[in-house]
Amino acid sequence: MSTVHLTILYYSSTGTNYTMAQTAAAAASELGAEVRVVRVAELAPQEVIASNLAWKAHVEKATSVPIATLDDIGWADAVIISTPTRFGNVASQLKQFLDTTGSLWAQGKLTNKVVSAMTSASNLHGGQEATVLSLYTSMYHWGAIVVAPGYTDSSIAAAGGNPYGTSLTVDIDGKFDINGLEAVKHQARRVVTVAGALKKGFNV
Ligand SMILES: Cc1cc2nc3c(=O)[nH]c(=O)nc-3n(C[C@H](O)[C@H](O)[C@H](O)COP(=O)(O)O)c2cc1C
Repeated sequence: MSTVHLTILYYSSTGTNYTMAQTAAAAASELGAEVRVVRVAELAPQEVIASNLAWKAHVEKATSVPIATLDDIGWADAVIISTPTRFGNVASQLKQFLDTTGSLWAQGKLTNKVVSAMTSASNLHGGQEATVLSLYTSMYHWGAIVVAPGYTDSSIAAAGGNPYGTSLTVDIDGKFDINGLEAVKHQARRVVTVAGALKKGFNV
């Protein structure tokens, strides 16, 4: 079976989704996938970032992560997307990048990509499920194949039980239960396994 190309596309202000992306990457690599971890460009004004110490610190830490390009999406057999919840929805930075994929869409290059989404939020009922489902609306337009975790592993219930995609709840200091990362790993492995089977089936 040819190697699965997996792109992990994320946005993170204060590091939670960065950690989720890196955790997913490690789990996927262990299964033999070739993985790119890329962040979408920051769009917030410098003065807004500077006014939040945690945000500023994370921006400085993440400078070594490449900025996502359309090639990262075109190259991928599978894409895992991770975004913080913003007012019950996808972060605008991430959405802005998705809105640049129209040329790939027009060429049919998004068809049959395996996709899966993750999020984090401050509140258990603060829009975690809505954010993931909102992302999937765009994925259906891509012609992608959404691979949600469902309840295919006990780690999902332990992480809060979001069957649409792993979501972690962060406290005011940005901390979360690290056991939730087991659900991230499971989701990544499931994506690689399904993408591998489809790649073999499509003979590409
Ligand atoms: C503008 C803004 C809107 C937010 N909206 C929500 C929300 O609707 N529900 C919620 O529970 N948390 C909300 N949060 C908290 C973020 O989801 C939380 O800080 C984020 O998940 C942390 O992820 P990160 O560390 O990767 O940036 C919001 C934060 C900001 C700055």
